[in-house]
Amino acid sequence: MVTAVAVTGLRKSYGEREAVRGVDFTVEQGEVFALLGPNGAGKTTTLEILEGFRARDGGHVEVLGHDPGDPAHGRVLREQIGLVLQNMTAEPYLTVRESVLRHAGYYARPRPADEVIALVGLEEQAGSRAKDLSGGQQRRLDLALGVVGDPRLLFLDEPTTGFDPEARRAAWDVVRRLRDGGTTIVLTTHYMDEAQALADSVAVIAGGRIVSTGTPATLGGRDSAGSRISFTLPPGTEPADVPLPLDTVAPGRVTAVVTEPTAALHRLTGWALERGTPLAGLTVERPTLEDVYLDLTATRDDEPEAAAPVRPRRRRRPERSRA
Ligand SMILES: Nc1ncnc2c1ncn2[C@@H]1O[C@H](COP(=O)(O)OP(=O)(O)OP(=O)(O)O)[C@@H](O)[C@H]1O
Repeated sequence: MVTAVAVTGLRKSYGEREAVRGVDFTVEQGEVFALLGPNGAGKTTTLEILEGFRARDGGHVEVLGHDPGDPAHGRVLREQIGLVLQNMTAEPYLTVRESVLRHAGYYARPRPADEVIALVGLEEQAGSRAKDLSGGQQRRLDLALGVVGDPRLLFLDEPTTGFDPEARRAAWDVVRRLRDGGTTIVLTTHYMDEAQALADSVAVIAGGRIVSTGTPATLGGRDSAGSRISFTLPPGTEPADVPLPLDTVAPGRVTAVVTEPTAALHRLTGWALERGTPLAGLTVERPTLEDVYLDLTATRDDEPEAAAPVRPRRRRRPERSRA
């Protein structure tokens, strides 16, 4: 595998505040990598350093073989990366096609404008001014501007915040098509279903430190975590009658966490059938990515950052010079 992004010991402070405190991760070429974390965890700061818009205080960063902190590499790198930042806005009085064409002019080898407009599903709005688009359509235009340069590496900062469910699925399809076409994608998101649906690998950042890395299926030991069997206690039955060690007993409903769900269910359903009592509301669940994420990012006493107020901030599209 070829590494697209390598980060080791990355540090960044704003005055006294340590926003990023020794972060390590790698992104392999061709994968979708999701950086997850609560508000103020250090995601945007990390992304901005990778994009070359913010200087780091320490550590080593390599993006497509270049140091984004070295101005000599900046121009080469900007030709090869695409950005979809939070709160981007296209020129309000330009049409979709005009915006895409103008942006294409910043790159040496852009994709054809109509292909990009079709990719993001804005064919019908190609002649509409940006100011007349809906919020979701404007975000699709942001995505079009991010990919028109045919980037090898695409940064997506919360790409579907504010989308309706249908628009989110459409955006996910676009991301998958880009990945299938060979683009490496680094995204941040607060939606765990988005990370589950899109990411090949994930890193969770909390209080400026990476607290876990893995795939959506394995993060935080998710694949080896116990299964939760829950059901309503049959009438006339006591918790002690149930042939499983119960973890919680709520009024009427009981739960057992087991490592061998097949054997446990066999014992439980055999017991119920023998007694002729159905197990109402029987469910078997594995921890979701969201369960694992919430465990990993639960406020820790040693992280004053986690309790600090987060200053609202808008990320603007950086100025670009023509190639
Ligand atoms: N320009 C800045 N000046 C001072 N403090 C900053 C600046 N940018 C970020 N911070 C602080 O650094 C910490 C990390 O912020 P960052 O924006 O990187 O987090 P984030 O994970 O992207 O959060 P969110 O999910 O809310 O976008 C926060 O405490 C934030 O208040």
